[in-house]
Amino acid sequence: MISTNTNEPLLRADKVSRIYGKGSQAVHALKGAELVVYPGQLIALKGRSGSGKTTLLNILAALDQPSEGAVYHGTRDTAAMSERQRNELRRKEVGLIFQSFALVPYMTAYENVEFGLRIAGVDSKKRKAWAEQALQFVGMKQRMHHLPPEMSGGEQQRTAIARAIAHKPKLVLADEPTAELDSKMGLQVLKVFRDLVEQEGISILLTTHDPAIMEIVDHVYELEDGFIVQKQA
Ligand SMILES: Nc1ncnc2c1ncn2[C@@H]1O[C@H](COP(=O)(O)OP(=O)(O)OP(=O)(O)O)[C@@H](O)[C@H]1O
Repeated sequence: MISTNTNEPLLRADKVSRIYGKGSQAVHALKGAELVVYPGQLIALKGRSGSGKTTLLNILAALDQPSEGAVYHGTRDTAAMSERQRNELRRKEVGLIFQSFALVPYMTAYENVEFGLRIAGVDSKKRKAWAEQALQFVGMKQRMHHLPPEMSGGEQQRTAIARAIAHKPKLVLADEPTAELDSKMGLQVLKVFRDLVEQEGISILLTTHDPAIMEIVDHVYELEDGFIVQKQA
């Protein structure tokens, strides 16, 4: 039977623990963290430096595996997937954004986004239109033939967002996406996130220290010493 429940979680972390190293050197970075992301939500994951935010984001993105517990993308347990299936999941279904933008410096904004679409396996006939659509969405179409060193930090991050959304993922995971930006540019980027959620129905989970972000998100999860201690609407 086809499910008619549209409110099934897109992503779920179930008692996720992560231990780095062994014996007396072991670091318990996560100790049973739990969170849920539903379709069309903008969610912040906050916490002090060292609380485990990046560790959890990497596990949610299937870049790393939990020591205990499980991560589900829809109904799929990432631990039950092959490495190849996890690669496919990251390339095709998820968009990743990093603090440092991670653009290829000798490719224009357009080429960076188009390159991302190639990696996602998008048909060559669709790539130009999808790349331009994404750049238009983030307000970078006018400047799409510029190289990253010719752009401001905000423009580079908006290009990185275009790259992360061009293949039309349902979920975007962003690690400290405004950390390198001044408050004005940070706000521009946040507005793009809000618009993506409202207009495209994408879900976004971002890690942050930035108090301004708390104002515009649907939920905040707070990590403290490897636990989710608070979830506020
Ligand atoms: N590869 C690793 N090996 C050993 N310990 C690690 C490793 N990566 C992270 N840690 C430790 O795990 C804990 C959580 O780190 P994590 O980077 O997830 O925190 P964070 O909340 O993202 O911090 P920040 O805000 O500073 O980026 C820290 O104590 C950190 O030192």
